[in-house]
Formats: sequence, structure tokens, C-alpha cells
Amino acid sequence: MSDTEATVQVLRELVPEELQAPRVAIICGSGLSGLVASLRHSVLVSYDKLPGFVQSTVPGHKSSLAFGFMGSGAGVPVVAMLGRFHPYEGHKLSSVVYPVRVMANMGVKNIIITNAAGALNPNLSVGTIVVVHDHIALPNLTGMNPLLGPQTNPSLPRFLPLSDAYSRMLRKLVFRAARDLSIERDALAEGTYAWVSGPTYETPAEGRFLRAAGADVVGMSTVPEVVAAREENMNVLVLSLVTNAVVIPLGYESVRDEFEAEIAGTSTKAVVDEVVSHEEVLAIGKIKGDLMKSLVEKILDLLPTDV
Ligand SMILES: O=P(O)(O)O[C@H]1O[C@H](CO)[C@@H](O)[C@H]1O
Ligand code: HPA
Repeated sequence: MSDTEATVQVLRELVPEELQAPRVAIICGSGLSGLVASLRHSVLVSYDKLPGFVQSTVPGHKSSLAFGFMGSGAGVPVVAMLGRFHPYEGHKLSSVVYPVRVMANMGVKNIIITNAAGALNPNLSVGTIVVVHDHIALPNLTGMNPLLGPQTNPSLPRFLPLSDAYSRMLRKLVFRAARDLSIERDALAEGTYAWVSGPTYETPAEGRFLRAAGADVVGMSTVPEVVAAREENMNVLVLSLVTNAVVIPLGYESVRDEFEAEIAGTSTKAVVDEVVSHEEVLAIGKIKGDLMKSLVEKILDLLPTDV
């Protein structure tokens, strides 16, 4: 029996039979566990009961899986991770993606991955939900790829294409859901997610570098889960909530002008003093969580029955 099968067997003992066949997995990003507040017949399973699961150590992430029905009518059976694992917590990449493999083993075919992210694109304002259509993952390209090492399942492809990683069908569904909910157009955008390891936030020069490379938002999660989910042949949707702007203006670094202006007694130019914090990230999650929740519920309502 594989490790994931053993974990699924434990889940079968802890979760009632009607909840054992979720159609959709949801991963809740920082401060976004309220996304699944409307789960019905819900059952929580703490990660410490599940072999292979580690613990979430980041504020705004809970260490439990939630099973239940979500959406209108009878609803769709879902399994949600109320907290995720990040490599910067000291977790191995294989542990970070383990829950995705377990959910795939339970038969889940669709995954909605959410996260909090910083905006690199100056046109994105705080609170915007970005439907991710691509990613840039420097760690993946330089030796921190969750698929490095022996194949977990030889029936899965060794060389996984990622050009089609983000399901067009699910992305389109987001815009259909937004229209049905009369969500204003500017509340949603499309973009490319840059994955960085963290836990440091980006320097302005790093922000400029990632922006120049073509990324719209940046975060410290998600991509390993996307890669594993694609390897497991799931349909992947990623929704990033913009919680802060990454400071990227050029030219503020010099202190010479400032110094000389001080000496001359003339006015100094404005200094950029915005500093991002995780508290701010969580606060935006709280404010915008309801919008994300309504959107996810509507997406579930609209999900075709054959996927
Ligand atoms: O990506 P999620 O888990 O939403 O969290 C984001 O928020 C944290 C930083 O504030 C980082 O972990 C970053 O990745
Ligand atoms: N950078 C990286 N990760 C993040 C950010 C950020 O600015 N905001 C939320 N998660």
C-alpha cells in the first residue's frame, strides 16, 4: 500500500461515507479559511491524525481538513485544506504537496488553490482577485521542483508539460460566476504568479526583476501544489488575492540627493516608507474573504457535472 493510500484509509475511518468522494479540493490561502464557512454537514479532521501530514505553523493557517457540501441546492462535495504548508516553514517539498496527492488518491478531479499575494503589476490594486493563468517559478527552474527525485507513480509522466497548467474551463467559469454575481469588472484580473521561497518579502530590486520577467503577483506558495496537481491530472484553478503592493519604484535608493538637500536646507523628495507585514496580509484577507467565498460558491454551482 502506498503512503497516500494509507492516509486515505485513515480518512475513510474518520469521515462519513457521503463525504468520502469530494469532487473539488480547495486550498485556503493566508487568512482565507473563512472561504469554506458555508460548508454543510462538515467534518473536520486535524492534520495530526493523518499520517504524512505535517503542521501549518503560519498565522492565518489552520491545521485541519474540512469535508462537506458547498454551493446552492444539494451542493458539491468538497475537501478543503484550512491551512497549507510552505517550504519556508522547513517542510520538504514532498510534504508540502502530500495533501494534494492524498486528495487525488480520494478521486478529486478539480482543485481551487487560493493565496494571498503581493502586486507587482502597478495596475493591480489591493483587494483585486487575480485569476492566475501562468507562473514563473525560479525555485522550480533552479532545483527546488516538487517532482525532483524518483517518480512517485511510474504511471504518471516523468516530463510534465506545464504550458496548459491552468484550466481554461475553470478560468472561464470564474468570469461567468462574477457576471452572475454582478461583481464589478475591476474586482477581477488575470495574471502570472511568481513563486519565491520566502520567508523574506521582496526587496524593491527583486520586485522590479520579477515584474520585468513578466509576473503580475508574487507569493511564497501555490506553485508546488499546482505542479503536483497537474502531475495527478487534476483541473487547476488558482485565485490570488492581492493583499499589498510590492514596492518597486526606481531611484529612491540614493540618499545623496537627500543628504545634499538637508545640508542646503532645501526640501527633500518623498521617501518610500511602505513596509509590508503579514498582519496587513491577513487583514485584507478578512476584508475581501467574503468576495472570494461568494465567487468560489458560485463556481461550484456552475461546475459542469462531467468534471
Ligand atoms: O500563499 P499564502 O499561503 O496565501 O501566504 C502568503 O502570505 C504569507 C506572507 O504574508 C506567505 O506565506 C505568502 O505565500
Ligand atoms: N510577497 C510575497 N508573498 C506575499 C506577499 C508579497 O508581497 N504578500 C502576500 N504574500
